[in-house]
Amino acid sequence: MTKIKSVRTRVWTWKGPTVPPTGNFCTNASDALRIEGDAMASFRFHQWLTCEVEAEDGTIGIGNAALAPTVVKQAIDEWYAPLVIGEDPFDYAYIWEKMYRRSHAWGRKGIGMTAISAVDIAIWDLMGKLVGKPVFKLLGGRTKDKIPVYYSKLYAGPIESMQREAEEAMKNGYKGYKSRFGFGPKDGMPGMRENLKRVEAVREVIGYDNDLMLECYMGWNLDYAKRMLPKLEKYEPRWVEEPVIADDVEGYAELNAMGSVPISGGEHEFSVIGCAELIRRKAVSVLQYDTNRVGGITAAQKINAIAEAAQIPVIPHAGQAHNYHLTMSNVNCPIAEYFPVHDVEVGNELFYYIFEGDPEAVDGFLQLDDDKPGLGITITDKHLSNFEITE
Ligand SMILES: O=C(O)C(=O)C[C@@H](O)CO
Ligand SMILES: [Mg+2]
Repeated sequence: MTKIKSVRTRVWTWKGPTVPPTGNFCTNASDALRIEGDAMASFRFHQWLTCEVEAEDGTIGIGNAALAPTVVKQAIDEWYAPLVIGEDPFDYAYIWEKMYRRSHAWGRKGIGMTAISAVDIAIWDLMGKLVGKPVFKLLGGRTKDKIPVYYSKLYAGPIESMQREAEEAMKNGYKGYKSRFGFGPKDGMPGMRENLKRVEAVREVIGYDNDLMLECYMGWNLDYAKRMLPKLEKYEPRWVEEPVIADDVEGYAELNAMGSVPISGGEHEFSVIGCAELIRRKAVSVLQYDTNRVGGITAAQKINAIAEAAQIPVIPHAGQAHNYHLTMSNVNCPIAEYFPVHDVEVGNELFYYIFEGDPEAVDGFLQLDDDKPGLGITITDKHLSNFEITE
């Protein structure tokens, strides 16, 4: 048996070129504030945390997190690392409980659970490497020949540029396209019209044989969403995502119960019990936790079982390896979100500049390798000159 010898965290701060923010780019929770300027500022992911868990034999498992990396780093360094060092990585369920219960007073949500997620993902990558198996083979194996993915970008902007982007994406054979709303309650009826014009314009390009997902990123409220959903029905969205702030579970449940348009959410929910509550209260028709926030692979797999029992499909937030392995190994995870590789904008794509091995979509699908142990990713130094690293 090999034990965990060390935990190394690094914060990667992007210093390279970024795409400048534009107005009405994506609604978000800050829209309700009276601040002017770049409302997406606090939702830009231009930092990332890597977490490397090393076993006594030198094998290293890689985890990561994108929420508040500098604070999560401190939580791991000062609190969680000492809890896992000396443990057998194959006691992963016990290690998870140890991290969860020893920080229960403050760690059940947000920073604490994000830190637990990064450590847990590293432990699963480590276990896969120690037994020479890909993580999905440790979770349930290959439930799909390959994973169907949906193109996730189409931030709000001039209609012509959104249509050009959709036309370009169509060349890659995606069967689903996710677009962002740019207007919300503060933009009134004119903003509703602007939203509907963009949804119609994207539908004109992708047609009605492809899925269309619509993202609010917590930027609407219950009143506005109740008015918007009936107006969206004719565009047959597969779901409307995060219409209200994550704490408004009652609002989610009311919108989902309308039966107008399926509601998705969960990327800002944390822990097994947190997601079980969303399912119990029928708050979502599609559950979208992110494995590097919700509690890692240990928590995600338990949530998958609860969701399957309720027949709520799970389509994790973010196209990253840890989410793909859960999607591959669960029939109840039908498709995956896919962030196309592009210049650093919001930062969803920053992980492409830190890791190598995240699978690339081909003709609307992606593949995982049966023979690549762990998550199948490595940390690359190819873009190191564009990062400032904090050890
Ligand atoms: O991809 C998503 O679901 C997100 O919420 C990403 C965020 O940047 C808004 O698009
Ligand atoms: Mg989202």
